[in-house]
Amino acid sequence: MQSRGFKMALVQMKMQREKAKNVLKAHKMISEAAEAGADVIVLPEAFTCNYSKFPILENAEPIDDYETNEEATAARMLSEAAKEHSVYIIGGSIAERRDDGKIYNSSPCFDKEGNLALKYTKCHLFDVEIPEKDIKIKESDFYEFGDNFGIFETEYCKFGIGICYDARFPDFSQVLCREMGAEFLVMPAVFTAPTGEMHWDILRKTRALDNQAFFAFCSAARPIEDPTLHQCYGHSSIVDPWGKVICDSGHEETIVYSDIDMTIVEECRSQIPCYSQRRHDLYKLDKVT
Ligand SMILES: NC(=O)CCC(=O)C(=O)O
Repeated sequence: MQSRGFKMALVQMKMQREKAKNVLKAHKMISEAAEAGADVIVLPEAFTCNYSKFPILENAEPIDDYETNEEATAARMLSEAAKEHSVYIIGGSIAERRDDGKIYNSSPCFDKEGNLALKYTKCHLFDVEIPEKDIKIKESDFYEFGDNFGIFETEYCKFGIGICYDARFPDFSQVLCREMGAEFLVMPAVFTAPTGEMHWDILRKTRALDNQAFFAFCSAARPIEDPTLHQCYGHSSIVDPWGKVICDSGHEETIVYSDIDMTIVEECRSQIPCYSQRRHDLYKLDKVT
């Protein structure tokens, strides 16, 4: 019988320039969350290296052969921590160097035995310029585009994984939920502080509501003392399928916990039956792959 209740922990860590320090801190915070009873632990986007060009290029590492490749320090730490504490880990994201020498923004997810159960690679890269907010980021200058969808299957539910900017694309989340069966969307993120101020709250509620699913953003913390590094919005949080924010961390370094009852998804979908009342005869999702 599938268990539908679990505790989720969102690790809102503050990153620094040195990868080794970030990996060590992530390990410490994962252990703390596991000792507090978390079953599923989530890390932020780019947790190994902050989110700006030079730390990413310096700190990229392989993921796939994490068991044998000396360089795969972050993925190996996640695998060992998942096994040690018997927890699921949605490993934020790591700057991944593949055999072709190119760098990808990839989220490795580990099961309770420490196996790499999913690697999702960010497919919407944040190439955005808003002069009034002093924002100019071209993520595709340093990352390649991914092209897979990420479903992480557990005994609690199917998690649909996205990374940060992916949250702005409604069809992406709908494919994960309606076509692939996700009931809980999890998006490691490092929104810029100004765009977070404008859109974080609207987006987290909208993606939960339009899919009648749980939605979690797991962000890094701020302020970051090194002015050359990315200052993100914070506010790691979970929204339930009714659109209610059930936890929100603020912006400081912390771990935020929530006890999740997945039966709320069935309850919401049966009481407001958008799933069954959809007019498939008039429109459909245009999923290419
Ligand atoms: N890391 C990102 O994808 C940033 C996304 C962001 O800030 C946004 O407003 O969207």
